[in-house]
Amino acid sequence: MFVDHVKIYIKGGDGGDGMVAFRREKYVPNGGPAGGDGGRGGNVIFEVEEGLRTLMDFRYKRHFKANRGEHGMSKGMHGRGAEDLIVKVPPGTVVMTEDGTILADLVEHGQQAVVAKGGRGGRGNSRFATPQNPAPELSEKGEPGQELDVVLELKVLADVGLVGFPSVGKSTLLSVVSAAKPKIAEYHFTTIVPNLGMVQTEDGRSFAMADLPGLIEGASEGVGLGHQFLRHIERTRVIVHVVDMSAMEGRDPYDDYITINEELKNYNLRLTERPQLVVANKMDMPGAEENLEAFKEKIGADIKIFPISAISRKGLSELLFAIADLLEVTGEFLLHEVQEESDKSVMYKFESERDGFEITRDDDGAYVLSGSSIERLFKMTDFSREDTIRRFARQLRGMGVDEALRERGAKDGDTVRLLEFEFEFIE
Ligand SMILES: Nc1nc2c(ncn2[C@@H]2O[C@H](COP(=O)(O)OP(=O)(O)OP(=O)(O)O)[C@@H](O)[C@H]2O)c(=O)[nH]1
Repeated sequence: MFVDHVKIYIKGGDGGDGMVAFRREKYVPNGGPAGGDGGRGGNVIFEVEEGLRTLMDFRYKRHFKANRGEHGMSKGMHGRGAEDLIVKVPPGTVVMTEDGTILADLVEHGQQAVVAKGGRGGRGNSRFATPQNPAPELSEKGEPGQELDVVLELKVLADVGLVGFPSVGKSTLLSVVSAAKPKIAEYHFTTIVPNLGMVQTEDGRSFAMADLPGLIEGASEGVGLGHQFLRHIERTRVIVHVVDMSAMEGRDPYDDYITINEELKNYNLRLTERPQLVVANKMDMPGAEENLEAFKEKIGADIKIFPISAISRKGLSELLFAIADLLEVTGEFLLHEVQEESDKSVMYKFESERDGFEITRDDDGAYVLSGSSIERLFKMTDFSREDTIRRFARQLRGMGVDEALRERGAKDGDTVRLLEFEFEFIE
């Protein structure tokens, strides 16, 4: 099995900031608080799109950020939440963290997983009014959206398998039509390694094509390495049969064609039902035209042949269009087999970690606070206002930060750092 593999960065939208505002006139606090809440940031959601076959698009676009929520407004108006960002992925995509934890295993058309949550909106000052403080100059900034690097992995059945005698030009063809070479994994045989390429047609369709090294006569009886190769052909949806029209070294294209088809049939009768396209390669060689005519006569008029020259890149777009068309009408019979094999249950989990905090020391003796909850709190605090700063201090105390600092030996006047912020410790 082949694995297409790509690393991307995703970020949920930040929440909109809450607003500090007062009824009636500005700067007259006794009018009562009227600042609205910020809207929620958009989530980044992965969704299965059955028309997609590869992760090719992610090679060009690797950053996905959802929009932030609108800020809260005066007169108690809340900011609007941002729309979710939907990222389409092909069926069979596994979303993982960099250390391999599975966040989502996306199989069926339309299946969705929220992988980076948007932040909630910050609360406006109307939410902080109390009898003691009826006109607070206090609001929250929006919660930052979750951000993370994720690895997308797609177990690819090659959509297309190239067959043909050795040296007919299979690897040349693959190399001129394919853009990206995915990593090949979980391959059980070290002696032969199939080449896999991602192909994109001019009209934007894409598929995975495998070149399976030379099929030799007798392969179906286990001669040479053919057997291993035939197992892979079984897992492709369409077979592209490459025939060498130069007829060098006394070879006859029609005999070659018959021999290969016999081998496929002997290995597994089902392979004869697999849709097959016939490609006449090396049409740039002297004599190729005549050989093609003779070939056409023997093979019969109802089999369509695509004459190409892989080396001089002739006839390739017609061929790729025809392959893409054929794939569209060919069923997904193989995907099911593969899913059974990889019997992982289809679940996703992504818990935002609400951890504690950590205290370390910098070289200059300053105490450094870190941890996602505390950093989140910091980012939601508007440090231009007294009330919010006081609230931040209260929250830290509530989390046990003061006590922990004291235990670590912090004294009056010591420096405490949190992200880019520095403050003085007061006992
Ligand atoms: N003239 C001409 N030569 C070609 C063309 N395509 C491939 N060749 C040559 O044919 C030879 C064999 O090509 P490969 O692509 O290695 O053939 P293959 O089918 O992958 O061979 P195996 O790996 O042995 O199965 C190379 O020397 C290529 O340069 C073509 O369109 N025209």
